[in-house]
Amino acid sequence: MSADTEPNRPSAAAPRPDLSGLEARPGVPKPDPIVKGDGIRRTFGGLAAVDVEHIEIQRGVITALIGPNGAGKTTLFNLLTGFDMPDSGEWSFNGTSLQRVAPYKVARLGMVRTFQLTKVLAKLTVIENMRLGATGQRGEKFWSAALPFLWRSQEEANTRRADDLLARFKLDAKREDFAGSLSGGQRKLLEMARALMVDPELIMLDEPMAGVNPALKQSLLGHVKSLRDEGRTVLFVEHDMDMVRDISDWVIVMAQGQIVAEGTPSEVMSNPAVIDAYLGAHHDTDLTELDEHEIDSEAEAELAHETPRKADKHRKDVP
Ligand SMILES: Nc1ncnc2c1ncn2[C@@H]1O[C@H](COP(=O)(O)OP(=O)(O)OP(=O)(O)O)[C@@H](O)[C@H]1O
Repeated sequence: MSADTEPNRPSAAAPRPDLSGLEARPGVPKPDPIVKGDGIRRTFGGLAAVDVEHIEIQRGVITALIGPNGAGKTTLFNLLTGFDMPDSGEWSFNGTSLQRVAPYKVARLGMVRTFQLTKVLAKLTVIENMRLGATGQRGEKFWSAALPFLWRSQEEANTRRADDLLARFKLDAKREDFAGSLSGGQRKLLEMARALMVDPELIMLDEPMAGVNPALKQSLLGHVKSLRDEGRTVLFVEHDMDMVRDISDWVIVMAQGQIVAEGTPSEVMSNPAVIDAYLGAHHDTDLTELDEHEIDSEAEAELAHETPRKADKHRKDVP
């Protein structure tokens, strides 16, 4: 990360910003936003995949971005990190506008993302994947490429950093293994470790729990919390509501491209707009306690010969 962005990261000892007093409404301003966006719109044919009026991501906390399938979460990630271009809209990271900024430059500024389907390179070893995390995202500077003593010392520093991160993520024993031989959960860990090669201020995780076996889930949760504890900002997309409840300080809910709710996990989970967004859309994930509650009460209403409303809709969607 460049020296000019370093002072923006709260120190690990700094108290975590308390968001519990914030008004729980879409687009609500945050006390110290690291990302701010306005009028971000991306259409595919006639479909508005993303249509976000205003968004702010608070620095130094864990924010979850949730919503039913097709809500636009990954498309918003792609736009913010330069992997896709919007029809319109503007956004900034630490006050720097990111319009038309290439992904590796976004990463160099301190904002890095992982992918829903991990992009580890199966035919490279774990340590080679880690080294790529440093070069691929930063881009190469002409002089350091041309002068061997510069790139050699850079390479040694990268390898030291990679080894430290592999030890932290308990992947050091796999250092020389092909990444293709890792389990789904280990690949997620490798992707997270690789993203840290550029020492980002903001790390964006797209479905970190997908395909991870239960034994690794707890350790993954611990790693995500540790990112916040060392002063980084985390934004993650996730369908696993246990994870959302467990580690998020703030939750943003999208449906049909728009932000439909925001709040603390407990505020959001009891928000009728959120229940509607989930029950009114295709649903291929585990039911949350929230949904089960709703369905139970609708079933009771049905048994009492009342009109079954959302329960019917839901049954069509959940096999
Ligand atoms: N490259 C594309 N071409 C056409 N349509 C697209 C493209 N990418 C996304 N979409 C559409 O945009 C909408 C939003 O998709 P997106 O993947 O962002 O949703 P999501 O909230 O991340 O969903 P999920 O939780 O299933 O990953 C969907 O209707 C999707 O089909």
